[in-house]
Amino acid sequence: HSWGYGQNDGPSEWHKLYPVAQGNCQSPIDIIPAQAIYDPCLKPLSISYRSGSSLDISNNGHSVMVDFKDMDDKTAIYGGPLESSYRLKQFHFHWGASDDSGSEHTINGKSFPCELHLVHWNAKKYMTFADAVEATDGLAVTGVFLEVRKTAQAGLQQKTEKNNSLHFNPTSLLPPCLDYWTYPGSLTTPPLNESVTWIVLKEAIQISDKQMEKFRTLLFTTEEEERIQMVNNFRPPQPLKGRVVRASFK
Ligand SMILES: NS(O)(O)c1ccc(OCc2cn(-c3ccccc3)nn2)cc1
Ligand SMILES: [Zn+2]
Repeated sequence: HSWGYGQNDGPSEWHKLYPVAQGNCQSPIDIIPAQAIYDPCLKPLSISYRSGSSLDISNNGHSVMVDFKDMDDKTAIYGGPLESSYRLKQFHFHWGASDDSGSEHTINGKSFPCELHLVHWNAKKYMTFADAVEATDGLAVTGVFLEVRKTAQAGLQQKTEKNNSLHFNPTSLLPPCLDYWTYPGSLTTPPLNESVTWIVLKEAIQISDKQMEKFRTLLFTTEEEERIQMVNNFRPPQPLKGRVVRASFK
């Protein structure tokens, strides 16, 4: 890939190859709860990650990603701001070199050590994920903040322990409370398409410092290249450009 998170290929350079980087609906953003509009018409989120079996865990050069077989709607999200059900395609993470940064979205300027993205696509309306990536109502990404605690989160323990194909229930990565903020945005990595309905959960989940350290042992590089630790794979907040952030809760 020609883009990354380094000095010469990082977020400030992406606009050269992907002009939409300077568009009006870019993500992530800084969420200011006091300025979010409570919308009583927003439905509760319905997330049914039934026995959808995940494919494999992989390092795609930018993050660690768990792919899902997205042939059916066994693993889907609906309700909330969404007009239809969206099928889970993959989930991945963004994190920092230390616990004081790492998330993409921020709350009143505060970063979290890590942010989980559950990527869904509108399989009711589009034939493929690739088609959905090109459409403004094509994708829905759920963002979950991760905080580092001494106790391990069992579900994630299972994922980081067995770095091979596993049947994974991403529900164990969701907090008990599904209150969220939602706004129209984009992919936070190239190609940066403005095709994402963002659903950012208010409540964070906890992971252990051991699990956080595991993320930091990953590499951006391949075996042949000089090792570069995979850390700080996050894009900073982008201008809101007049967009309204709605809250599902008072
Ligand atoms: N960080 S994030 O959750 O905002 C996020 C989520 C999904 C992303 O997909 C990249 C992508 C894949 N494809 C694709 C195109 C054609 C065929 C197959 C795949 N296009 N863009 C990038 C960032
Ligand atoms: Zn992401």
